[in-house]
Amino acid sequence: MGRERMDRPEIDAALMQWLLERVQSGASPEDVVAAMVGRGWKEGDAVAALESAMREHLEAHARDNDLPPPERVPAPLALNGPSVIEAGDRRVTVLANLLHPRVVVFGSVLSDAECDALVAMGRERLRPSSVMNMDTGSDEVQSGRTSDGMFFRRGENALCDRVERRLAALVDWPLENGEGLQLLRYGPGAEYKPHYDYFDPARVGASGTLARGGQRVASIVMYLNTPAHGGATTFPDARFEVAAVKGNAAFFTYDRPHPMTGSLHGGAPVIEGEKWVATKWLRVGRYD
Ligand SMILES: O=C(O)CCC(=O)C(=O)O
Ligand SMILES: [Fe+2]
Repeated sequence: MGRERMDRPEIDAALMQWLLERVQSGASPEDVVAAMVGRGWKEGDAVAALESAMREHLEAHARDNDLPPPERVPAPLALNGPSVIEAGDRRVTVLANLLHPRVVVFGSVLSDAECDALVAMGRERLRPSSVMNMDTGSDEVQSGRTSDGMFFRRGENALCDRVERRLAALVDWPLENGEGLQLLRYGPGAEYKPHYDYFDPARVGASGTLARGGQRVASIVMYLNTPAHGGATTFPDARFEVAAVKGNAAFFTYDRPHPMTGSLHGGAPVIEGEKWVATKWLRVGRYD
């Protein structure tokens, strides 16, 4: 770094290169920060410098590899953070926290009564679930998705509004960037084969929905019942699955529409009983 103590550190090219070399040679962020602190940096400044170097590196990597640039995503939680989050009107617990893919499993997002009420309000409106055809933009029933579903409009009723406000507080993302809740029912054997929730920007059919709020950057799958057997939400790239437990939720983010996010996921077949979920998708911008 060639620099001794300083009050207002600046990141010059030499420092940037040193930081990237350290990280690329396998040093952990903690090691790099410790080395900087050993050279007279304040810890907070060292963390900020490292973050900035990493961001620049990721952007350059995206440019060089013809990848879409990363978007801002909801980021509610550092590793080894609080176990309980005050989410507006409810205390939600943190059950698991995975960095890649970025998945947080929340406990007790909804009360049992709220789960039951969402099911009761939506069940008469269920239709076979569809998948968007990204070439045409139209919704089609497909064999990879054998649930029934319906959409509530955002703020359609007091319960939707309450849940939406809670989720916005939980993951710290504007209420206005959320799509309306989607209710899904999987009967025995029904599943949703692994897929990505983002829209493929290269396909013309995605342009209509992308014009409305931009890309999806996060999903919150809330379990409204506990299936007797099966029905987990799977993340095949991580060989990880989230068990469907009433009131809990799987939250995952994807900072760009690319498989490198590891956000491939699916609803595994229900072996016994039914599975009900409510899914909330979050857009990068305001969704009207
Ligand atoms: O049912 C699940 O576990 C996953 C649902 C899902 O992936 C979706 O609604 O996009
Ligand atoms: Fe999905």
